[in-house]
Amino acid sequence: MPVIRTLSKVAKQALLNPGCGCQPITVAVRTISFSPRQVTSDASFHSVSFSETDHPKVLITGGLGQLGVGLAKRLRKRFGNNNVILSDIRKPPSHVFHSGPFIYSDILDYKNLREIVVNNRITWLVHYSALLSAVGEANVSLARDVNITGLHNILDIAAEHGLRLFVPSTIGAFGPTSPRNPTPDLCVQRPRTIYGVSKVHAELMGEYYHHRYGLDFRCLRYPGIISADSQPGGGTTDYAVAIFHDAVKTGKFECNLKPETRLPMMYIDDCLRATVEMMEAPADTLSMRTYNINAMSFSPEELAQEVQKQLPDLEVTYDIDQVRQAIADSWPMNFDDSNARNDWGWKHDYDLPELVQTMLNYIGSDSRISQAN
Ligand SMILES: NC(=O)C1=CN([C@@H]2O[C@H](COP(=O)(O)OP(=O)(O)OC[C@H]3O[C@@H](n4cnc5c(N)ncnc54)[C@H](O)[C@@H]3O)[C@@H](O)[C@H]2O)C=CC1
Ligand SMILES: CC(=O)[C@H](N)C(=O)O
Repeated sequence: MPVIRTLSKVAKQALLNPGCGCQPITVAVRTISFSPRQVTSDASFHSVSFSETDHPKVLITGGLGQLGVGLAKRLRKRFGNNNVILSDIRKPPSHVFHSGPFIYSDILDYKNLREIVVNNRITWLVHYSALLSAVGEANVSLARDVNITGLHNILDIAAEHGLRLFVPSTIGAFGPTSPRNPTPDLCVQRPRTIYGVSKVHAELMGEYYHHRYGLDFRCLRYPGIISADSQPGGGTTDYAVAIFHDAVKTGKFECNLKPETRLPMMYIDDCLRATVEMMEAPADTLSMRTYNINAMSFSPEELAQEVQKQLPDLEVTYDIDQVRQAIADSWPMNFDDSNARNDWGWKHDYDLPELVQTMLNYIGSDSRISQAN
């Protein structure tokens, strides 16, 4: 019973030490390879540590959404094509299927997840599967399954196999009682969406597994992400992508948020670079395991004005979606990301003018190419 005795001693210490300086506890727990699903007998046998390999072997869940394909491209450039596996429950488009390894993975299927991790000797797991804020409100029970039960599977697999785990959180992890302008890393978090509740749960569970089992959990709270070559999956910030496509294609845009609704936003390149930087940051630079990151903050009115500098004929009208508006009104207006900047050197490249120029160049050239074909 020495393992159990050590474990209970460690647990007692962790509970008595409410501060975050839990490094010695982390080391002690990792040594005994205690697994949250009680797979204790051979846990150290199949645990693969990052230092065993030159490059991490990465699995991305929910990889066919707005962010996964871009992240895979970036990681493949860095670590080699075959070292990054995209997975999802949807059928990949042909260009994605032929650009590198793709595998079916439903995060609700624990055995299937474990098989993928073991067979491919995965060392890093980027967990992107989720239902976003607006679709989550439309299907609460599915959002609860995917965002909460799915996360439990991911945490247990990551802890059992010694993986480095990245789970994104969001500005949506805050609520109406949080300070909104700006919102710091540590403050009241009482979100009013199932999406936000599930993300606070993910932050807390990940940090708990870090302190309790030594899991190398890393989490960034993303703002609304804006991308030209991938579509958003049903969130409150989606208008800030749609405006560019509609402006180029029809010259008209109907916005579903009020003109003055201010939210933190970020161009996808900054978001994906932040993710890789956070994953590669030495553990001793991380004073926390969950950080806000930010780039810019604007309202639909301000975004429309910036687009109109390039496309003066753009007509913008407003038809408010009450569900999205209520969500946006409870979210941060500005995000304080000073801890990320101080601890591991986070710095964004794109402000509003560069964002607008880049999006219009990309979508404009894309639509010229499709017209020519
Ligand atoms: N896009 C954004 O503006 C932001 C995204 N995030 C977070 O980043 C992550 C990625 O976001 P997006 O790519 O925008 O999401 P998305 O909604 O575009 O894609 C999510 C993917 O998860 C997959 N999925 C759903 N159920 C699944 C299941 N049972 N098993 C496996 N996969 C499943 C879907 O098929 C989809 O491809 C999410 O966790 C999201 O919460 C956070 C803040 C902002
Ligand atoms: C900010 C997010 O998390 C996402 N884009 C959403 O609007 O739900």
